[in-house]
Amino acid sequence: MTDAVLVLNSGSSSIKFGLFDVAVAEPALLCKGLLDEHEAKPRLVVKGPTGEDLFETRKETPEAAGGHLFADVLAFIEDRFGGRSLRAVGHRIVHGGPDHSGPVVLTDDIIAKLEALTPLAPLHQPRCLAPVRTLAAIRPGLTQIACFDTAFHHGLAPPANRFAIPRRFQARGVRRYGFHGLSFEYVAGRLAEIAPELVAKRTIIAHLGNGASLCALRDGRSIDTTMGLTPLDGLVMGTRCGAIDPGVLLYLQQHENMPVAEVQHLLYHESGLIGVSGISADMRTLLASHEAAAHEAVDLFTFRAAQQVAMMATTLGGLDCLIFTGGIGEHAKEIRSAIGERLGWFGIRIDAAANETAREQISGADSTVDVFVIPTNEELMIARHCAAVLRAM
Ligand SMILES: Nc1ncnc2c1ncn2[C@@H]1O[C@H](COP(=O)(O)OP(=O)(O)O)[C@@H](O)[C@H]1O
Ligand SMILES: CC(=O)OP(=O)(O)O
Ligand SMILES: [Mg+2]
Repeated sequence: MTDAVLVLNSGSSSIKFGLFDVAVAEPALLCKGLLDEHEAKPRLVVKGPTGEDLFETRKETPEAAGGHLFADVLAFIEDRFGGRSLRAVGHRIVHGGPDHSGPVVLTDDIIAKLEALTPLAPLHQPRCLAPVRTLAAIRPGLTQIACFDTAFHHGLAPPANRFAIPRRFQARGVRRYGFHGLSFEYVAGRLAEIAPELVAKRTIIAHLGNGASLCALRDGRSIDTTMGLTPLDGLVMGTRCGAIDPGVLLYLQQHENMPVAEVQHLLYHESGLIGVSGISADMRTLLASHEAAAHEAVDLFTFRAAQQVAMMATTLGGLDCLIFTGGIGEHAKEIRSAIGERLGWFGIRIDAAANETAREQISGADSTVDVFVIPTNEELMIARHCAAVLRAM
């Protein structure tokens, strides 16, 4: 047996992982799982490529977990796929800053520079980088590769990458970066397989998950996106506010006497769907609720999503193709149809029966825009990048 890469997709609440065989042209999934160090009883769950249970372990307390779950993952891999050498670990790193337009092999110097970007993604960057440090400690010498959410948007040009503040700040890196790039890159690749004639057309991908953003694509490349310097901007999210009048932040500090750390917590953890509903950050819970506040939160979500689709369409000079992805985009038919209805003036028609089953194309024959549901796969995208980096090494 030959080469494998372990992929870690560290999100704000848990770590998803996948082990891929990269000796073949297209990385093949060997096993996948979930590593949750933040539960009361941290757990590791490993499943086969088609979801069958392979392994599960729990620690009694978070203190007992302290990095041991990673050692358990490595031990499981050794045990089960013994002859297959683990060539590298690939990480989803949310912020790559101005320096990275593609994946990079991590060194101490690069890790320190990425840690310094924490203020620009406080919800994600520490969670993405902690496993890098843990793995470096328990398996020194193991190649670790960073794949950035920002890299896909590296080509963003003025005016799309600018803020209207004094230009000296642009030179210091205060500009729009954009995120969810691994997801957008994967979905753009799937579109090229499903409907190659649409790749050259004006396309928007809506990644609607716990975090949410839109990407405007021309010829498969990002030319605009709704997130900016940080993953706070743009759409309403599970716990994040999305685009907001910057005067609100000044007001909170000056008149509510909130220190910066409290404002940061409010915007990243207490806003969005959870803030407006007061009930939940989870779209499933809100859609099932009969409370008026839940309805209002969902209404604001689709209102702002439709507005920003129109904004991205303006960047593109029109719209030919709209793709839904992410946990909400793939699974919440009510959200897709509400956004579609709000964009009815634009000629978008979502077919009710197709929307119900959500198998690829969901627009009606009378729609001026082709609308699709395409499941994302950030782990596979990371595995592909790692395979390319390893081939070049
Ligand atoms: N069947 C469903 N119906 C509605 N929403 C769903 C469904 N399945 C998942 N979701 C929503 O998807 C969101 C999580 O998306 P996901 O892309 O998995 O997030 P992340 O990777 O950012 O943690 C949650 O709001 C969840 O409620
Ligand atoms: C960048 C971002 O918002 O990521 P996630 O959706 O995983 O929170
Ligand atoms: Mg995600």
